[in-house]
Amino acid sequence: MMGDGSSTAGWTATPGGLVARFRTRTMVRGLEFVTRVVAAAEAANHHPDIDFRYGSVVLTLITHDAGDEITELDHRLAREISTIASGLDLLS
Ligand SMILES: C[C@H](O)[C@H](O)[C@H]1CNC2=NC(N)=NC(=O)C2=N1
Repeated sequence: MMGDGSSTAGWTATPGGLVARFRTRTMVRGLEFVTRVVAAAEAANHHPDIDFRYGSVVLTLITHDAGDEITELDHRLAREISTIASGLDLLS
């Protein structure tokens, strides 16, 4: 848990980036989640790879400008996305 109460719980560092899977149960809830994630990505000018499926959304965060390495930009957006997910009662 971070000092501001945020967390990157549910995220896993892999060679491909920070990865998290969110169970959305329906595609409509998944679309709502993805819509809010894209808004946060646009505001941060930092964008996840999104695997959008019927019952889940898998997000991958890596910084291309840093040679496809995980940077603070990824951790920061991961925290924002986790906050969005908890606001929608999504389980990761
Ligand atoms: C030009 C634009 O600011 C850059 O391409 C931004 C856009 N979004 C990005 N998203 C991610 N994940 N990594 C980047 O390096 C990146 N760079």
